[in-house]
Amino acid sequence: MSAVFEIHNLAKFNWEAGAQGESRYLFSRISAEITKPERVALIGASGQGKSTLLRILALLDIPDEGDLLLNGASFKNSNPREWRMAVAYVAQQAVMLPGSIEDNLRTISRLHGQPYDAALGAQLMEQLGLDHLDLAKKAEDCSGGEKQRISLIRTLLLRPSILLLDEATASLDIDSTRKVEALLMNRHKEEGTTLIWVTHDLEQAHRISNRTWVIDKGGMQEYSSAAFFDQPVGGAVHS
Ligand SMILES: Nc1ncnc2c1ncn2[C@@H]1O[C@H](COP(=O)(O)OP(=O)(O)OP(=O)(O)O)[C@@H](O)[C@H]1O
Repeated sequence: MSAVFEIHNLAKFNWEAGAQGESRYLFSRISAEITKPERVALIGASGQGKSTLLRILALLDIPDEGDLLLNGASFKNSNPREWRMAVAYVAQQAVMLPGSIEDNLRTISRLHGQPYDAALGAQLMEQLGLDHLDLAKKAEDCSGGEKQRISLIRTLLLRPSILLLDEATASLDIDSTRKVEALLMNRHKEEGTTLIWVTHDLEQAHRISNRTWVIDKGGMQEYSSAAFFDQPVGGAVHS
């Protein structure tokens, strides 16, 4: 399941460039390489471009400079739909599609022309404490926290090799947060899923990651999480 993923000198222009001395770039010269299953915490102060970077990695936005390679193939020569099956993004604000919870769980498989794995769906619902929900319930009527977990499960059903998580537990209580963390750690261990996880919760970043990417002042630094959290550096930890 694991993929080799390369980020080469990625840059995004700042659409506010010029105003009040804003820099030309939101970020630039972002490089990193993932050659085996990893758990990456992506941290940094608000507005540094963490969500924008994740969206670019999933080809939901395009970089202005640089390249992305998945198993040696540039995004420029790749089919975005196939790319997003391997490099899947889970948005911070879960959007439910019209219909029932089950319709939502089946949607992504249907879009990607893949069979729906009902057994895995049921297992993930149970692991995230959602097995009490009636699958026929209208998805729109679910709570914010339920929607966030349903949207995560919807994406996990694709079995992506790289999972991009944008504050995946932001609307969850502690118990549900721990369930999501345990499930994702398990997917990493059992399926070799790489996690790239944006979080503002540094204790969570410490718990879930082996590498830490800090995005700050338009650039990105990489640390081993063990070293980073023993001796925090950079502005991000103070945000
Ligand atoms: N080309 C661009 N694409 C996206 N955002 C841009 C761009 N240029 C400037 N911006 C600004 O940069 C910020 C990027 O927001 P983004 O959500 O990516 O940051 P973030 O680090 O994830 O923030 P938060 O932690 O608050 O969610 C926004 O304020 C946006 O208006």
